[in-house]
Amino acid sequence: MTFKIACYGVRPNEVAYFNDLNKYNYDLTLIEELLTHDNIKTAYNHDAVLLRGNCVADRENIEKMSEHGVKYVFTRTVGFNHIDLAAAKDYHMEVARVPSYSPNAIAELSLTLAMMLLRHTSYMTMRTSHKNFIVDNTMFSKEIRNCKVGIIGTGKIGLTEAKLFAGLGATVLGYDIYENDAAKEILTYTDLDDLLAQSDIVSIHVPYIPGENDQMINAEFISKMKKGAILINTARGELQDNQAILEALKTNHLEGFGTDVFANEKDLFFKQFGENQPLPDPTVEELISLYPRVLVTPHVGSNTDEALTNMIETSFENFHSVLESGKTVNSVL
Ligand SMILES: O=C(O)CC[C@@H](O)C(=O)O
Repeated sequence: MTFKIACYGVRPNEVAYFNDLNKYNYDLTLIEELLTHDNIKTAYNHDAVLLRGNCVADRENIEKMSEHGVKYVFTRTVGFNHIDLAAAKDYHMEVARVPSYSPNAIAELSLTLAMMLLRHTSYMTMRTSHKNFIVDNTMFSKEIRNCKVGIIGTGKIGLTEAKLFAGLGATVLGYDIYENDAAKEILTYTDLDDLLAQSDIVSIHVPYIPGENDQMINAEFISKMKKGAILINTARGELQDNQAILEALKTNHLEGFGTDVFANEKDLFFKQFGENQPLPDPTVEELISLYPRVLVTPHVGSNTDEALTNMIETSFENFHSVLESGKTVNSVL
């Protein structure tokens, strides 16, 4: 009997990847929507679900899935903060994830946002798209080789970004509670305060650990940053205090902010709001109004050819190994 997997958050550009990489011939139901309370019935009578970030796998959904035959709640993402692990354990569900995939996918997005803000690219192209070709003071820029870039979190993604920036000639600083030798070849480790004080660009690459680093990018953190610096977060929205970032932009302590993430982003991302329709979060609304000093992408760091391939292949291997041997090395329970 074929193993039935309901896959959620499958963008149209991902369908061919799912089908082409399906070497174990799973019976795949590809669902474009993320898993929510409203569409939970779509999971019923599958053996497994394969989730993405922002899917809702809380106790309510886990209980319902368990009652309707689902035994495996796997995610094709690194982060698994959308899965209630205690509930999964109570209902004897297996939980596994994809511990890493193409780090370049995220690192390149961070670099792109940073370079766009440094060179004021959105500001300039916004004006020229309105037939305004005047060159003003805002269009002046430092070269990246004259900048210091501070990478917070020097794991695979942070290290890849450090290499990209180093390749462009920037001086790269790093901070991590676990320093690693590969990073030492590319960047100079400092303590966090030094990194913040010296860096023209600060880029965040740490996992979100609830109860430990919630809103670590707060008013105090930002006050330690160099005046006129650029802040980039492509990790998790829960790491940032939006109000503090907004204040710092208004007072010009921060020059620019680029983010691929917001806390509670599922109320916002992947939806189209009307021009005059208020966003669910007024602080986010104000931040967005500061475009082009604020650049927001809708959590697309992993939406690249290489990353998608890695995420789907590893997920399929996770299922294969759990079916063959009862376990997978990528289990999170
Ligand atoms: O599901 C996504 O779109 C991205 C998830 C990504 O942040 C991850 O944790 O791997």
